Amino acid sequence: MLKSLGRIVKWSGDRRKRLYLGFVYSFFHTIFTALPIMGAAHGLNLILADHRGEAELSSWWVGGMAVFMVAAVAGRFWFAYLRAVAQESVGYEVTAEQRIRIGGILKQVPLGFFDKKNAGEIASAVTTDLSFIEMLGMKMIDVVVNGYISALTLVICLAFYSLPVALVALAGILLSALFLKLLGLQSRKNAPVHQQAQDNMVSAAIEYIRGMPTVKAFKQDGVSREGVRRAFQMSKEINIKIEKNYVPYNTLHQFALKAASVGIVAVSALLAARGVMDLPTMLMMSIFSFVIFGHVESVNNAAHVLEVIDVTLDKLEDIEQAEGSDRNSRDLALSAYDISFREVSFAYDDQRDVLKDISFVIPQNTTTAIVGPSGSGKSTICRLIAKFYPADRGSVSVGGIDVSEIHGDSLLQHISMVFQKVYLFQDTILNNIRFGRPEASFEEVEEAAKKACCHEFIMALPSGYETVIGDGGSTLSGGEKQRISIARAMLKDAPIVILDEATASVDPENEQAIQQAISALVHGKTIVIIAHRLATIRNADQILVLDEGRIVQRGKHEELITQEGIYRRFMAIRQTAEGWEM
Ligand SMILES: Nc1ncnc2c1ncn2[C@@H]1O[C@H](COP(=O)(O)OP(=O)(O)OP(=O)(O)O)[C@@H](O)[C@H]1O
Repeated sequence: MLKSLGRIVKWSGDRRKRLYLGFVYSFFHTIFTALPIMGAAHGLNLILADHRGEAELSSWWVGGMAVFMVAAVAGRFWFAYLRAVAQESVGYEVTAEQRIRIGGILKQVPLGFFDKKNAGEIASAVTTDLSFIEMLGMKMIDVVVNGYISALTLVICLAFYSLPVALVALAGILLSALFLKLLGLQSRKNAPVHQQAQDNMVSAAIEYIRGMPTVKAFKQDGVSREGVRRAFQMSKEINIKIEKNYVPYNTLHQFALKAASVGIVAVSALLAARGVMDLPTMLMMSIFSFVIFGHVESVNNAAHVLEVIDVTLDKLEDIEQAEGSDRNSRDLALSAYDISFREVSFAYDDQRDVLKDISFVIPQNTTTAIVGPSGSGKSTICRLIAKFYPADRGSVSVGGIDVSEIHGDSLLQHISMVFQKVYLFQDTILNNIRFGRPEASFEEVEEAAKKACCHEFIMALPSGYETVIGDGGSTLSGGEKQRISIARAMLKDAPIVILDEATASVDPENEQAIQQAISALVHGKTIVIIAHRLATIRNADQILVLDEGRIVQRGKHEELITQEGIYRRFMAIRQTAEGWEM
């Protein structure tokens, strides 16, 4: 528990001074809680003495006592207020910064990071997990640290009146702390399981929502709902099991404190019966027995929460320590745009190389078509050019500079990418195209849209360029989305264009429009194109034929078509598909 508290304090960074200040306020808050009780006991003592005729109480004394009581109560609230101001907002402030920091880190990490972690894990880290620390981190500091400061301060106050009573109180606190330790050990085992169940639930929910169109198309909602239902059921069962595990330790913790309360009253009564303690002090001790453990009683919940916070902090640290792909890179302005792969090998995981010892050069302002069977590594080559993943061996360079030396943002300024699977943001069409160059004027956006053959269909939409596209761009057809993404790339006007030529989901009319848009986009650029269309392949300056991660043929169409091999077979299939004659 102490370790977890230490981590929360460390997590607070520069704001930890406010936490320490809060501890001081908490100490004074307790003193001011104890003062009215001690004042009342003192007053009662004097009143009794007055009754016995041993002393005489003046009205000045009564007035002074009243002022003292009011001041003590006011002081208590004042220090409670100061503590809350110092400590409580720290969690919100730190999490706000951390969310932004993690956003920046996620932008820097190679895409492989997202392959290794599932979406639910990352989503819950930046949403529910951080919210958990945001809401409960400071509460735990208050409950545990301030709780113990309060209890120990009151024990010291008791010690001024009676050492045996103070020792009983201390024994209660120590015994309850021992049971809390056992509860903490139990929580340490349970917290990762609880966290995993939470991640699984988020992943299952994301998967369910993402897969909804496919589920509906195949009428399989029963099957997909089953996954979510199982994750929810599992989470419920784990939570119930965890709660049951805690019951014995919770009970023992509460028992130790209640027994100590009874012990304080009993020892005080015994001392009073023997004449060692006066009656007002005994009454004061009885009142203390109610308030002394008030704060530490709720620490049992904290033991579990702190273990979950510990696991959550591990997860966040894991993300924060993810190695960015731009570690040794600089902002570099490229002056040439040729691309070269030198003996490049790459694997997504440790299992198998997806690219094997690949070398090629794409001269500036030429078009290179990459062809090959599905899974041969075409998209992977494009991802390595854009530095989405680092090469495992060999080097990838652009303009003669190894991409590992170029900062990702710098490199991508020079590259436009048009993917087969287009992602459009849930925003206006204008902003979706402007994503290519945020500072572009409306006229420039319109011009790019015209060149990309999307102006007409955009104007036919109810709000034109201001039309908000649904989640993931779902209100547009596949071809329209593709053309918007081409307009985006066109607006960016980068010297290198990486293009995944989509044909499958597009009707002939749309395809013609897309081809027209692509021709406008690629004019005078260095083009890498994952090619499917015969016309594109035939017109390419260079064709790379890929098979199982190796370049098996390379050259121009006229040379390759005369050679026996994959290319010829591939072309024959494409010709049949497009209805061409040899
Ligand atoms: N993120 C990933 N994690 C693990 N393996 C991957 C990942 N992406 C691709 N692969 C694997 O790498 C190999 C090459 O994939 P790649 O997408 O480069 O092929 P491709 O030639 O572009 O295929 P297609 O024409 O079907 O798009 C495939 O076996 C694929 O399963």
